[in-house]
Amino acid sequence: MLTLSHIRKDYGKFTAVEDINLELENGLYAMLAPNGAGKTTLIKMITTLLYPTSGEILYDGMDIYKMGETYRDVIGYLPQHFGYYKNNTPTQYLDYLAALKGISKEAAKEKIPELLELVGLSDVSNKKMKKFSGGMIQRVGIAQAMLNDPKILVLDEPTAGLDPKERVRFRNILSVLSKDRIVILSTHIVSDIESIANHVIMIKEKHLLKNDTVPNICKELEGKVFEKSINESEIQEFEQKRIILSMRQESEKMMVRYYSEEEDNNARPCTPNLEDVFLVTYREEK
Ligand SMILES: Nc1ncnc2c1ncn2[C@@H]1O[C@H](COP(=O)(O)OP(=O)(O)OP(=O)(O)O)[C@@H](O)[C@H]1O
Repeated sequence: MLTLSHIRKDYGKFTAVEDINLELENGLYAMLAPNGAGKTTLIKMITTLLYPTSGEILYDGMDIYKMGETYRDVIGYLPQHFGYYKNNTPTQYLDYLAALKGISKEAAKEKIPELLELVGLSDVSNKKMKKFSGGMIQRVGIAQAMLNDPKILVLDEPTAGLDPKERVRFRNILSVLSKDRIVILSTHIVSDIESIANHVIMIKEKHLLKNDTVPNICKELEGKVFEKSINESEIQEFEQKRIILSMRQESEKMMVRYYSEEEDNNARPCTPNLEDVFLVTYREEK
């Protein structure tokens, strides 16, 4: 189990996150918040790249900063931007990283084809990466983070720049990997995690706002999300008392999905989804 206890991080006089308390067990945890909320800061602390200003992070009861190599053996990390040599093939690149991570040649020889199979890159294992799509590169990134078969896999905004098909593929891989390890993923893209996250962690105003399952988080908006058809000219006035979540043109009118504390007999109640929660939660933020 990974435990974050009263974590705070200051950058000089600026506090990025404060009093974060979390207990993580096997499964997929999605850290969902707009850019700048502190996701990368938290991830860097979990991967020991940054020290908290105060508070502690424990893995199975041990302070991760005191565990040294032992902790690095249980963690796999895919940073937001990771470096690779374009002229390398995935096999060469993984071989090189395996050596850096102190994995024996024999073990790497066995492990690398397995990982490339897992991420669906077996058929291009000896092709240079310079011709790879963004999704293929990210899959090489997952493979490198999995080289040491980590008990904690951390991915910072791994789906940025992927096309819809690549996103689905990525989601499926993560779903499999989170069965027997802690997977922590940061994102500001709701659709990437709605169907696969066991838990959603939301940060707002430097604090932990929510850490719950998708259904529980969505329940909070029950009875407050509606759909209604209105004239385009009415939108401005409509918006003053409600939060518009989405709109689409339907014949001459606009079908508006919105959040409101008050019921409206002429509107159709909707089942709230995670996107609704995200938009309502971060409505003041750009
Ligand atoms: N080294 C630093 N020095 C000063 N301020 C920083 C530093 N790193 C991050 N910050 C600030 O801390 C806050 C949180 O940043 P962080 O990168 O953790 O957010 P994020 O949610 O990961 O956003 P993004 O997805 O854009 O990286 C931001 O306001 C950012 O400007």
